[in-house]
Amino acid sequence: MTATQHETPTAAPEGELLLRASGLTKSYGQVQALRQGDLEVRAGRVTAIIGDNGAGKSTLVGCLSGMHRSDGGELRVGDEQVSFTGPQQARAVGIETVYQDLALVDTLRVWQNLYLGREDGVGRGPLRWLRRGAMRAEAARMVGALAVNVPSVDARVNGLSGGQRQAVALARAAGWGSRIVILDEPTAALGVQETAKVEEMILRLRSQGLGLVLVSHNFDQVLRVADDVFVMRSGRTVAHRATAGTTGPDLVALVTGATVEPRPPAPDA
Ligand SMILES: Nc1ncnc2c1ncn2[C@@H]1O[C@H](COP(=O)(O)OP(=O)(O)OP(=O)(O)O)[C@@H](O)[C@H]1O
Repeated sequence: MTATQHETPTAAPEGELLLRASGLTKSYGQVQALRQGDLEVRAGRVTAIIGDNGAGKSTLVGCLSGMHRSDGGELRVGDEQVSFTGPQQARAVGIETVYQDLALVDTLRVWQNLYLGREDGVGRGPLRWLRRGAMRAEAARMVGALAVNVPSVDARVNGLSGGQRQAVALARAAGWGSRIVILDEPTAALGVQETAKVEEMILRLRSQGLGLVLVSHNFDQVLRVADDVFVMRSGRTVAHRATAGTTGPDLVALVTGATVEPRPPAPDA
């Protein structure tokens, strides 16, 4: 694949297991941040990870994205057991992560941001300009395919709203043949309308067969967007539920470790 081509992977059948983490552990010095990190990611589904502050969510996704090297446990991507020592290794097996800082370069244009880190082979002289044209056109196609609401691929990122910036980061992560996209609190800083647009984009990627991982403190969002939810407490994955049939109070109870009180009978029952 050249730098200008955006590979469209063959979508895995919906529900196919793309990734399984079992019993991952990770310490930072004396702090054992992850004691039992379990997760499954499936094609065409959104998998949420919830938990209180410090529960170990970021550490778990850091192990999946190659940011952290786990100390123990097993990580399988497809049929392969993997062990990442850096983000490039995770990328090589199709795992991309959108961090809260988005890692965009404000002074560059949208299309240039979509190619960040992938401009090798751009060449010199006339060839360079030809390649730039092809890259820009491919970026426009990527943005169009995902209905990213940016004014133009030539817009500079510093002129975009928070939601548009998030959309560009998401489009970049979803391109390039990725199969799993991890989103760490993608709408934490966004207003209602921009949140809705980002959620639409997440659902569009889901319908294209990607496996999405959503770390979120927003339980309404989790119930709106996710198909499965994994709950973390004190470094452990303590529950896995389908969101269908699960309520907000159920999630609160799972996160806090409280039990859900049975609903009181209606007054005239
Ligand atoms: N670099 C680090 N050095 C030392 N301790 C850390 C480090 N990063 C995280 N921790 C600790 O590890 C534990 C898990 O943190 P982690 O960030 O994974 O939780 P989280 O669920 O993502 O929290 P939040 O929702 O607040 O982001 C916490 O006790 C945290 O203080």
